[in-house]
Order: sequence, then structure tokens, then C-alpha cells
Amino acid sequence: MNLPDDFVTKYQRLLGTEAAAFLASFDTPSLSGYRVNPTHHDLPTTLTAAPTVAYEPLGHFGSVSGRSLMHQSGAVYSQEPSAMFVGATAAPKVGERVLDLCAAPGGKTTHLASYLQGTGLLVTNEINRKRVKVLAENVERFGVPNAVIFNDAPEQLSPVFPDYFDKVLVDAPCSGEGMFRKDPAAMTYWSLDYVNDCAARQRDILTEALKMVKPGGQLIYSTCTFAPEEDEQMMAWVLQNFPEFHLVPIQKVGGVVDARPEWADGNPELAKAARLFPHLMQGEGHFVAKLERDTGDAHELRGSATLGQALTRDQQKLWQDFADQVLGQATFTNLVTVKDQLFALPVTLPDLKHAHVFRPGLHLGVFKKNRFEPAYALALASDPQVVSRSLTITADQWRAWVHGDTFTLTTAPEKGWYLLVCAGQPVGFGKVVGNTVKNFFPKGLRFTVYDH
Ligand SMILES: C[S@@+](CC[C@H](N)C(=O)[O-])C[C@H]1O[C@@H](n2cnc3c(N)ncnc32)[C@H](O)[C@@H]1O
Repeated sequence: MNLPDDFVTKYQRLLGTEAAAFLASFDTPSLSGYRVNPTHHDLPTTLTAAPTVAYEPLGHFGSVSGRSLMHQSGAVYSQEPSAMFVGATAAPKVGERVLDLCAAPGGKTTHLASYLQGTGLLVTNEINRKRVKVLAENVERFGVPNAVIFNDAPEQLSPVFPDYFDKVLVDAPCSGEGMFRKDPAAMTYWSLDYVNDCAARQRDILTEALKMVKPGGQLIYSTCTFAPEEDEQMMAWVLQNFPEFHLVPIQKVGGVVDARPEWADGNPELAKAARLFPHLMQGEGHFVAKLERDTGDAHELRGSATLGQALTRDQQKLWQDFADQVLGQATFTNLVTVKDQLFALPVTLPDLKHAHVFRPGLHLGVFKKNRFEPAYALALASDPQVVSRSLTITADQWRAWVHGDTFTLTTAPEKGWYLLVCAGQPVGFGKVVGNTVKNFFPKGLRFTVYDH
């Protein structure tokens, strides 16, 4: 691989005798990976028996097509193996309040969601307007029920959530050196100056992110770059400027190694952070650190967010009829409508000030005149083993479904909405009329499955 000259010189100087192995790793193939969704059942053994990633039991080596049933239904999330170390380090506990500040396209967010198991609160934010849509699609696809999605700059969120979260993840925009092997295009905008620009932006992001960690809470900082300016030096800067934070050790397995204090101010504490080098482990380059805030008093929050409107009596009845008939024992609380769209909010949020909510919670559906149409997001968050009305479809019918076509059944079941299930996986809500299944697969997500 034709690496930038300045890059080669810099890492020869930093790594000394190790540099040859490091630089040679850029000419070896990058590895793909995926995480399985722990809320899904009946996954094929071809997925679950593939070699696992040392630090993440849900993670496997291998690739899953974006046009496959397992991908579409949210049974898996494709993620580069080293990136899984970030979520595994954060490992939020059931019931915690978690913030993913730089979240699109959603790899870490969906991973954090697997740890939370639908409990607590997952605030997931993306500053970029286009990218927040992709984040929302992935959160929906993975069937995450407890996420609120924001589209804000960190400085818009920090006044809303002071001292609020048990865990804050800053998966920072960075110079991307760790991705050169997987995505050589990342080299085109790289320069020594770019590294310094990224570091300046990371200091701004961290300044706001640290304000949102509650006393005793943790901030996980990660990059996919080798640059010490963005890694050890960034953590040294936090320790020097925010004395209520200290680094806590990270368990290192599978070739993950200590960070390099000598690449910053020499503070031995920095070795508690982790480096993932492609010449030492199976994955791309990453840096991960875990900061913890001292215990103490938290800022008292006043006021609460007014999100959406309460349901009218008619809307309540339409929703309840649908829930009783199709969902069975599924229960959702905190229901609100936003322009006739129905959402279940995970919890009461504090006063949102000037923040921008992109999705206030799980999208349940939409009220249209005198009927209720269930949402795709609700289908993918539904458990086929729990809902009372489901329809098992064949692989060919699934292909028609994701292509946007109606399809016919050999017998006509009772008219109405059904959770369509293919090979045990939820794939959407279809409306059965006679022996026809009307297609409600979202237009923007439709695709063609080609034969190999
Ligand atoms: C490394 S990517 C995040 C990847 C994501 N965590 C995942 O695992 O899928 C960094 C993200 O930070 C966003 N970003 C860029 N500038 C930012 C800023 N000033 N504040 C917050 N986020 C920013 C980018 O748009 C990008 O989506």
C-alpha cells in the first residue's frame, strides 16, 4: 500500500524496531466482522458458529451481505472486529442512562443497545443531518426500543443533560489512520496538519461531553487513528485540565495492548488506555480509553421535556385494538403522537432547551383517518415468539417483500395486520386481504436480491 511519506516517517520514529511489522500490516487483508443481535432467536449456525472475537461474545469474524434476510431483519450488524472493543469496554449495565455522542452510522449505538437489553435510556446523537438518517435506520433495523435520537452539536446537548449519564461514549471524528487498510480513500485527506485539526475538534467535543457524565459515571473515548495527538495526548490533556476525572484500567485480551505514555507527557496512568494495532491483533487500528468521574453532587435538573401530544380517545382505542389483536402481551408506556405518528418514549427527559430530537423513541405507527398503520420499526422491535399474530413466509416471499411486491398465500387467513416472519426473523408488518399480502416495506429501503 502506498502510504503517505509523512505517515511512514512519523511511525518509524515512534515505533522504532516495531515499525517494519506495523507498516507491513497495511499490505495484509483487513478482516470483516458482525455482531449478532441477542434479542433474535433461531439464528443459523453458520452465523453463530463462526469464530468469535476474543473480547466480544456476540462478535464473529466473517461477513454478512447487506441484501440478506439476517441483515434486513436486524439479526446481525456488520462491524469491523476492532470497533467491537469500544462497546465491549463501555459495557453499560441494565437500567443505565447512556449517551453515544458521535453515533452515525450506529455500530457502537446498536452494540450499547445489546448491553442495555431494552432497559434504561440510550441517547444517541449525530451532528450531521444526512448521517443522522442512517443512524435512525440502523437503530430501527436493530429493533432498539429505548433510544432517543438527537441531531445536535455537543454544545447543544450539554446544557440539556448536565451530570446526567452513567456512561458517555465519544467515538470521535478522527484522522482515520486505522482505516487506511480497509478504506484507502481515507489517505486522500490525511496530512500532519489534519491530525492537529482533528485533535482541536476532539478537545471541543470532549469539553462538552465531560459535562454530561454524572458523578461516579464514566466516559469512554475512542478513535480509529494511531496518532498520539488524538489518543494518549488527548487523554493527558483531559487528566491535566479536568482533575475530577481519572483513567480506569481496561481489560486487554486478543492482542490488545497498553497505550504508550511516552507518546504523551509520560504519565504512567496513560498505559491504562488500550491500543489496537493491526500487526498485533486481528482487526484495524483503534485507541480506547475509559475515564471515570469522582463521586460527588450532581447538578439538579429542573423541568421536563414536552415531547409530542397525548393520544385522543379515538387514537387510544385504535392503538389498543391493534396491540391486543397483533402484539398480544407487548406493552408500551409513555405514548405520544407527533403529527399523527405514534411513538413510545423510553423515559421522561429533562427540559430540552434548544436541542433537536430526531426520533423521540420507538416509532409504533401512524394514525390515518379512522385506522392505525403499524411502523416498520415496531415490527423489527417485535419478538415473533411473543406476538399473537404472525405469518411465516418463505424465502421467495421475503424476496418479493423486500422488493416492494405484494404476494399471495395458498390459503386466506383472517383479514388484518400480521407480523411477517421468515426463518424465525421479523421482517415487517404486512396487511392480509383475502389471500394477498399487501406490501408495506418502506419505499426507501427496498432492494433486489440477486441469485449468486
Ligand atoms: C467515528 S464516526 C462515529 C462512528 C459511530 N460511532 C459508529 O460506530 O458507527 C464520528 C462521527 O462524529 C461526527 N462528528 C463530526 N464532527 C463532529 C462534532 N464536531 N461533534 C460531534 N460529532 C461530530 C461525524 O459526523 C461522525 O458521524
